[in-house]
Amino acid sequence: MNFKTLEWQGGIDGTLELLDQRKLPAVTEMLQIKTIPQLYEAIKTLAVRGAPAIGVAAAYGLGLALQDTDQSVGLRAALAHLDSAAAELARSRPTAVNLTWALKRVQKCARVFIEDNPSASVTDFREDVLDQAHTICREDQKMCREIGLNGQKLITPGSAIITHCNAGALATAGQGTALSPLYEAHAAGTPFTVYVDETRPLLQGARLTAWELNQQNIPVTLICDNMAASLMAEGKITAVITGADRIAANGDTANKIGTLNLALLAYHFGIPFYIAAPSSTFDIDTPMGEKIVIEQRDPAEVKCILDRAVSPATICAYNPAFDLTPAKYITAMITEKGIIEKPNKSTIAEHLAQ
Ligand SMILES: CSC[C@@H](O)[C@@H](O)C(=O)COP(=O)(O)O
Repeated sequence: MNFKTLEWQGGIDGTLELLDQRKLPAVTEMLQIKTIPQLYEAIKTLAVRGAPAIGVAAAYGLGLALQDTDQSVGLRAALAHLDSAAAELARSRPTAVNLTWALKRVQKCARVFIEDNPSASVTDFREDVLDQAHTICREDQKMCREIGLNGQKLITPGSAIITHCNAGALATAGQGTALSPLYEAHAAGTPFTVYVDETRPLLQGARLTAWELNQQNIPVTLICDNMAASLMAEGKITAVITGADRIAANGDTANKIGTLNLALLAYHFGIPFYIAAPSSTFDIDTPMGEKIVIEQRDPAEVKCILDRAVSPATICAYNPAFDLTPAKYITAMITEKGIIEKPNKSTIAEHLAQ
């Protein structure tokens, strides 16, 4: 990739750098994040977004949380500080499970460190927390690559793919989930076409996926969200691939609002519909999709396009950020471990246990 979505700069007193996705594609600018309130705001306002990316950013956030800890407070007080930062970050966005998954993982490792090293210094503790964040970041990069290698076989010469929102490098620490098979197919010289939904209200498809693929010299055709049915009816689409924010134990999947439209259309036209996601996006503690909390965002986002009002100021608008696609409409899931055909409770449990 010729850009960085997020990167830790320096050692334990370092800074989290985030590519400010609110400004793309017009401006490419890195945000310097030093505090938990800054990171909370960056996640909430989608400066950093996409399920795996917000998980990695939150893990680094716990490294930041300890920077203003008085080094003489002791390990238990430092842990309490870390826990309160984790609770604050977890409140930033509710749907993507990777956020709480990453926070809980760092919190668990922090407890193990203190148990194993009761007389360690706070500086040692901070080193360990930062190491955990680096590990989560590296693992995400690896999982993205493996998703690409596993999914690449689904992109045959002449494939025409629709993708929704942005599940690429901008949404992860690596080369993305839904876009990763496309990167691998492109590198292998397989000819294919990509259509990207604009993804209202915040235009992640138009602003981010189109920008990202263009940066990597992959030709992309932008469509409005209401054009997919007509393209499919004309026989122009061979598959749909999207990412996921949370996958319930039975395979029901929460992803960007509009994903369900594509899944139902694909089902109607007999086109395969794939979800690409790392195992960190599976939430086996949530039995089915209807238990997933769907983030409701400010209605003003629907009433404006790029800060310009497109409706009367006084009308109501409805703005759920995600929808739920029932597992029965999902042909297969692509993970770093392989492919789950006909995802359901048992095929998913078996796959994740590998
Ligand atoms: C690899 S990213 C998967 C999902 O997080 C992605 O498809 C998505 O819905 C992102 O929504 P966003 O609101 O932009 O964070």
